[in-house]
Amino acid sequence: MIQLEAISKVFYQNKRQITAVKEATLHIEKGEIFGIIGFSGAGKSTLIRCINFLEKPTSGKVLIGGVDLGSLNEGQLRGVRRKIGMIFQNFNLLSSATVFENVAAPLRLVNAPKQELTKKVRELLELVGLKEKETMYPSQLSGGQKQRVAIARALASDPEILLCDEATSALDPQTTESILDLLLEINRKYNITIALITHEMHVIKKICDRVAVMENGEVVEQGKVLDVFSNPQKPITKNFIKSIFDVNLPQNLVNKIQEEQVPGKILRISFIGDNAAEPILADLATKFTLRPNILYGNITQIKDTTFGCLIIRVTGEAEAIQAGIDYLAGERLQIEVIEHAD
Ligand SMILES: Nc1ncnc2c1ncn2[C@@H]1O[C@H](COP(=O)(O)OP(=O)(O)OP(=O)(O)O)[C@@H](O)[C@H]1O
Repeated sequence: MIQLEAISKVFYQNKRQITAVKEATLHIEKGEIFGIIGFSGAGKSTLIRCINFLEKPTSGKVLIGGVDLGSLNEGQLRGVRRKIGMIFQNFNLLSSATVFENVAAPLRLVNAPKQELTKKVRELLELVGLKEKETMYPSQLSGGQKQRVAIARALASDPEILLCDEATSALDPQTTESILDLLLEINRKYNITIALITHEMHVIKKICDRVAVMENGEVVEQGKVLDVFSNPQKPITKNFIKSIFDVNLPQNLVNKIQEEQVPGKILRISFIGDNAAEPILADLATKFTLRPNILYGNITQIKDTTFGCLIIRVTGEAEAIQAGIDYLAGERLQIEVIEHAD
């Protein structure tokens, strides 16, 4: 559906060259929610703006539904853009227009017949839960309500793709949840492909199917959210995951364990889906005569799947520990031996 093929974007500022995006390749499938995460300045906004050619890549190709945007003239590009809605962190609403008129704006642009326009706008306001607010102005709305108006406006031209540029960054946690729920509902109801950028791992965890991690303009890691969460490869990805699973063991506990000098290992075990229900600790004790001790545990939902993280210390004979680790790995659990949690 969306193919970014080795796109780069270079800006020139006071003779200085800034490479905001470097050779980024991403393929986003129809109907999925794809998240791009990175710290400030990583190049996320530039990348997402390349998808609808708000920024034209310096090199590389952008294909939407197989069509190379670089090969289109302005008129053709406008046609493609009509199928791509976009929402922003600061909502970008027309302050002098009512809620109704903000949502109607894309329909007025294409001279939609009055009756059709009114019906469509009311349907969309109902969808986003703002039926009662159509005569209000943006200044009379909360941040979450403003974003709902922006979402309704983005949907007015029946887009196949919705781009979300830090859509929840200006909102409080509770409002963020409700906007993310709305995006999920829209994705499911209309099978709209959603590409979003964020610096919050929570957003990725809650609604995304796949994720790409950006650092210094490059896509350094990408994959299914569950795979990336259970087996992050790059330090930056590990850092983002730490932001929601705080697995720092207290240093005094680590020191105490090291001082004891009892043969053992500290293991990080990640569980996915049904595995979360397996009685693995009991098995380690009974089948391998090990003594497992739980140091940390967390269980959560990643979109629709249960994901758990457990840090345990096992003590016992070295051979038995290795057999226990092999057994856990055979149970399709992700095992990482950590001498100490860093
Ligand atoms: N129009 C521009 N002219 C010059 N430099 C730019 C322009 N747009 C972005 N940049 C630079 O490109 C780099 C990437 O910026 P970008 O906004 O894409 O990052 P980001 O990950 O979205 O960051 P943030 O989360 O802070 O918005 C930054 O160094 C930025 O200063």
